Amino acid sequence: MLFGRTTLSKFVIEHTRGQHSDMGALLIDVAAAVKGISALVGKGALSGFSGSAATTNVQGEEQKKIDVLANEAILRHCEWGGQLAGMASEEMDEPCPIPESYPRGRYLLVFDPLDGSSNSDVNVSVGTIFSILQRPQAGDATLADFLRPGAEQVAAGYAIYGPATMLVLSVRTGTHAFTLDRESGNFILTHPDIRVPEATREFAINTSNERFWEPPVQRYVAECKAGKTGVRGADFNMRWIASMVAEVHRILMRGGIFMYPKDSKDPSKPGRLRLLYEANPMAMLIEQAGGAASTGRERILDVAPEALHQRVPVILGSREEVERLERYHQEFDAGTDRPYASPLFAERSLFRD
Ligand SMILES: O=P(O)(O)OC[C@H]1O[C@](O)(COP(=O)(O)O)[C@@H](O)[C@@H]1O
Ligand SMILES: [Mg+2]
Ligand SMILES: [Mg+2]
Repeated sequence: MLFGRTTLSKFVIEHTRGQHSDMGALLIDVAAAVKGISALVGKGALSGFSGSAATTNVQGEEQKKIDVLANEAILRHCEWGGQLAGMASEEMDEPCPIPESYPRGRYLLVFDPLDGSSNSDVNVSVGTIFSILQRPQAGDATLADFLRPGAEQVAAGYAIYGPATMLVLSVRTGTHAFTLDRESGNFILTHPDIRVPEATREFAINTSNERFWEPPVQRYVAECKAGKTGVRGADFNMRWIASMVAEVHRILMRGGIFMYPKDSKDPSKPGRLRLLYEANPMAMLIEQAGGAASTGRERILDVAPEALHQRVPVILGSREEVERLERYHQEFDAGTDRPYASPLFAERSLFRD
């Protein structure tokens, strides 16, 4: 029985009263766009939109047809309501102004329309990530308005298109998750006040990049893999879905740590993930749920952006593990770290008595 349960609309109107009352309507428009994307993604191969769009985005990445359609869905659902000063997205080189004929507001919407889109053709979970910033007054946003640290976000969220479609949201009053009831078309509050467990024995990282990582990350992962035989004295499990939304969702539901750290694969890129529309909103959701989010050397939400599509190292999830990784970075930078020794060659090992 769904009557009497809290819908997303009711929740956002109640939680944005006062200073941010006009943001509630914007979030309802974002949710409407998400429902459209969910329907499209849910059709799978039947949509006729699988495969490449034969174009690349500003970052030189191949765009999928579904990336372009998801981008359009968000622009068209959100541009007319009068709450926005501008929008920016992974799929657009420059910020997108609000069309002349529509009223302006003071909010800025920044988004990754389809995260993990390489998974869309193989029917694995993908998502949409968004962040809301504000300028002092209504008007047309400039690029500088978008380049604000994540600590200034007034709202952040993502939608995950998995077996169920869920929308996970923070308006700075905790992190809350809503599940789409496909019959009624409503997002229903199913996971209020999510808390990320402080400790975990599960990590997520793309280990094919291991040789490019910095020593603190190599040390951390080696210690996890050594399990009971190593300094951690406990076995760890590993996951990699190649969809940040799905990894963060698992961490919000049951704990864990997700890493896309700094690597030397392409020296022009300090990390894989984008600060404004991937790292910042996820960092806010994780912090609002009691977890931590760091570059390894500083809190993600304190990073001062210099460019719209700037990349950043990301380490987020259960607090104890994120803090351990920050400690390993500090020790490495200070030259006081203890290089990792493989248990295979330790004093008592497979190769020594
Ligand atoms: O190719 P890799 O190393 O597995 O990268 C996966 C990462 O790239 C991303 O897919 C990037 O997102 P986009 O699909 O929006 O470009 C993240 O979701 C994920 O964490
Ligand atoms: Mg992405
Ligand atoms: Mg994307």
